[in-house]
Amino acid sequence: MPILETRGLSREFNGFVAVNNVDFTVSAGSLHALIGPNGAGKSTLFNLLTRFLSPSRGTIRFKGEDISNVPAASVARKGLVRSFQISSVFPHLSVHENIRIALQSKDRETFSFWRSDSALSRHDAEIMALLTEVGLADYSRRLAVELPYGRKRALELATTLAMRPQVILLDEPMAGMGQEDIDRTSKLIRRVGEQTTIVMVEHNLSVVADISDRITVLRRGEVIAEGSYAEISSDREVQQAYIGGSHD
Ligand SMILES: Nc1ncnc2c1ncn2[C@@H]1O[C@H](COP(=O)(O)OP(=O)(O)OP(=O)(O)O)[C@@H](O)[C@H]1O
Repeated sequence: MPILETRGLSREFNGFVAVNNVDFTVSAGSLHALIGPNGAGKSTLFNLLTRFLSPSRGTIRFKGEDISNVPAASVARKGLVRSFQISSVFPHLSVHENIRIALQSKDRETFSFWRSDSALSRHDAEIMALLTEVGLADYSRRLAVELPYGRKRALELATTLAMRPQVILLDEPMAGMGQEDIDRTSKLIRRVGEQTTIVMVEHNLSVVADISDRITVLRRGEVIAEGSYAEISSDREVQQAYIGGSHD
């Protein structure tokens, strides 16, 4: 069964159809990329999936449940979580403290408990495991604001992983990164993807080619192709969409 599925999903803005009748299916355990030229509707589709936006028409199912009308916070609690772009990091707290707060907020510990001694150490092992997973074990005591850009994105991913999501939506994880950070982040996403389903919007096509299991191509709000990188890159319509930009 697909873990995430849309049927006939559409979103209009004052009569302009940004996402048009999209059937999008994500298999559990896959790393699924969503690509397309500027203005294709990728961000709008992402916002619909996480319920930041409401659909004009169509349905979204997560683990078989219709979430088309479920509030965004409940969608996240059900295990469909968005990372990157929406920053979940407190800049003037340490890396360690950021993860602790993410774990505590997931467990909905009360504020008075947050400050107790047992709360401060309760999550230590899990915090270290998460930091090790994203390559931040050596940065644990550093303030988030002091981290280099790529490491900050890794911290954002760790705060997302702290919620133990079943599906992570990554919005342009490589945006603004130099090649070194891109290589490290690609490896990190692939590693995280071994345990969690990932849906990723990404403009860097060599990253997409490198780490995706399946790719869906959008143009002007519609799905024009889907398949492996080899399949979609040899598709004429996809080639035209990229050569002609969004206005061909
Ligand atoms: N809130 C809004 N109000 C009006 N139009 C919108 C709104 N959000 C998006 N659009 C329009 O919908 C279309 C799709 O935008 P969207 O941001 O989803 O595309 P995208 O594929 O994510 O583009 P990019 O790659 O440039 O980020 C665009 O033409 C955009 O102008």
